[in-house]
Amino acid sequence: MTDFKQQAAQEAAKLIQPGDTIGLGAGSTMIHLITAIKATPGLAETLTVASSSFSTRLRLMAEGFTVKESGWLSRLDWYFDGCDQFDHWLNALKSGGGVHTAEKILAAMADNFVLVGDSSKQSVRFDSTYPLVVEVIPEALSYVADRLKRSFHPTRSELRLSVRKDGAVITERGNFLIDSWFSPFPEPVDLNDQVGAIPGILEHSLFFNLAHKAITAGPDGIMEWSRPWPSRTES
Ligand SMILES: O=C(CO)[C@H](O)[C@H](O)COP(=O)(O)O
Repeated sequence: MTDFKQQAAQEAAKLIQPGDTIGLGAGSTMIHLITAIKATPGLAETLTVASSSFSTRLRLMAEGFTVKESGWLSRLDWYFDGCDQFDHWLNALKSGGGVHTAEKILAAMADNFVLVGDSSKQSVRFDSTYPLVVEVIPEALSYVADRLKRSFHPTRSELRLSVRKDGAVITERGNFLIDSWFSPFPEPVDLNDQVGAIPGILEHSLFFNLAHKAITAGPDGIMEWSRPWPSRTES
């Protein structure tokens, strides 16, 4: 079976030049990107690499990369990441992995933030499939849960629970995650402004106006997306 995420990752790897400083996000597409970088002769050893994801860092180290802490970097040439869904304007909904706070920092640091994935990620508008995720400091848990319900009327809103351990998922910074689904999905600009202003929310998982480009692969070939419409590069 064709692995479209792998194809998109191979296309994304072509953007990287020797000596670049890059960041990699979370998810299976990023693992394909690591493989594609390794497969490019003479590239991997010249790169400075940071990652927002524990799992991606582990894989990078297993593949022989030296991984730099992002706190010691102020800019990246490229930040590559997957997403759950991206819209017509390249706004992205993320955080299957619950690590959007670290991901957003790297995305903001990057001269070029590129979303990479299979073609199922693209949608003209966000729909009700994926939740908005907020990272909440513990003291604000009930307040934030209540504010989200009162202000945005989600169809469902719940504390993310651990699958393999009793209790809630606790982030790297000791915080909770609340997942909220909407139908219809609110205007991204409003959600970005209003959720971002609620005290106690460290960061939310809508990447508004941050991505510069998206690369997808699917039955129709490889597509490069920029605001507001796609341009076809090859099939
Ligand atoms: O947002 C994410 C992590 O927070 C991932 O990028 C997203 O879940 C996509 O993963 P995959 O590459 O496996 O499709």
